Amino acid sequence: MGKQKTYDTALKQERAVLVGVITPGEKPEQTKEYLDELAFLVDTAGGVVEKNFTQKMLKPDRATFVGTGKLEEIQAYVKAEEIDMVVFDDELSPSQLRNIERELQVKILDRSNLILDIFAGRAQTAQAKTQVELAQLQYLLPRLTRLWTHLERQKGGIGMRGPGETQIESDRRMILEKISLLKERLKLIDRQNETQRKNRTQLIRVALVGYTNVGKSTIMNMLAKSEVFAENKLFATLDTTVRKVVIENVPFLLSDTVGFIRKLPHHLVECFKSTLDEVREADILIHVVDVSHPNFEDQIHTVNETLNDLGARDKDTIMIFNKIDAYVTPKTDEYNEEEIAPLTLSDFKKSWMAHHSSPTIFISATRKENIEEFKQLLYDKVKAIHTSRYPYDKLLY
Ligand SMILES: Nc1nc2c(ncn2[C@@H]2O[C@H](COP(=O)(O)OP(=O)(O)OP(=O)(O)O)[C@@H](O)[C@H]2O)c(=O)[nH]1
Ligand SMILES: [Mg+2]
Repeated sequence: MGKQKTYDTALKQERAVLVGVITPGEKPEQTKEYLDELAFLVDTAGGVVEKNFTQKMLKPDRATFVGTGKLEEIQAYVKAEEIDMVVFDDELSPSQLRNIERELQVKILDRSNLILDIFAGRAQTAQAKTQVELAQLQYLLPRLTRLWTHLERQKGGIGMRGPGETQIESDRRMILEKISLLKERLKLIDRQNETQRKNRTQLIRVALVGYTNVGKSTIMNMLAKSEVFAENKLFATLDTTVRKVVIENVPFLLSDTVGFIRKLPHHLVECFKSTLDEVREADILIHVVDVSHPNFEDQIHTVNETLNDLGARDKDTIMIFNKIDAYVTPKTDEYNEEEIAPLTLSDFKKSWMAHHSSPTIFISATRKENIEEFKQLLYDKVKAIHTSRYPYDKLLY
């Protein structure tokens, strides 16, 4: 991915290997992108990836995700290279996790708890902290039986009743109690936020949406002249920020929110629904795309799916293709026999415009390219909505 690396050098970096399954019809460059993204997640969490393991399969194995042969190969490598953790590119079921842990005898993470871990480290507000903790406990609950394997190891498989079982039962009860407590707390926070939103003036609401790391916060900072945290890591933003922005004489509210990602853990989406209220209640969406990312078309798809889940797919949307300064024309498809002409940015632009009706602008937020056109477009949209909603309100113009 060629991303710069910023590690916390005070800590010893944990060394990881990645495991992915290649399903039929998946192109090699897609597989590479998926694992690159997983590596970027590991990097964001503070680890370093030593090796990728992949296996071609119809679908992940129900018991062990990959085949037993592949698992042995991984085990040999983990042992020889003293690897700290093995990260799987999908959510593992409780039984998969148990089986794999027994085989590999090393820390196992899956895509979901890796993302949850990053979120936990990022959460700032009470709302985000509560949401992440809730998602983590819900993830943990069906996997509590993992404790058995530790007990099994310690006790050599004998004496499984008694303290072990009680321990799990009381742990489960504690977690369930905590879950309902967190849900109550979230409800309260939601109610407070709702009142806050209702008390806001009748300004038009615009929300920045998009895949993680595409430049949403950078654009927010540019438009609102604010200082929202932006960096080259995944999920720099977790909490929604709302700012009042004025373009020419038209004020509106702009919100910056959590980025989306492929295979976002189900619990997490549920728990973050209220954070995404700003998106659901927005009048206009600005869908930001990182056009310099090799997989940006997949990312657009993921974002649209997530918007669909939120019931926000049919909103007035402006498409912003950001990072045009970093766009590199892809090489002729090296994995394919057929020759495909390299796609320049202007080729892509033409074909996109021919097939899509949403207003679209290609910009560079960091180099300030085409920003005036973008602002003009936004201004026109906001003004149009404002005039139709408040026909007699001359105050603002
Ligand atoms: N080359 C280039 N980099 C950019 C541009 N816009 C933003 N970036 C960089 O992209 C990285 C991510 O930017 P953010 O604004 O944090 O992205 P985000 O969409 O808010 O990311 P999350 O909050 O993590 O979902 C940062 O390192 C930015 O400096 C651009 O136009 N060109
Ligand atoms: Mg951000």
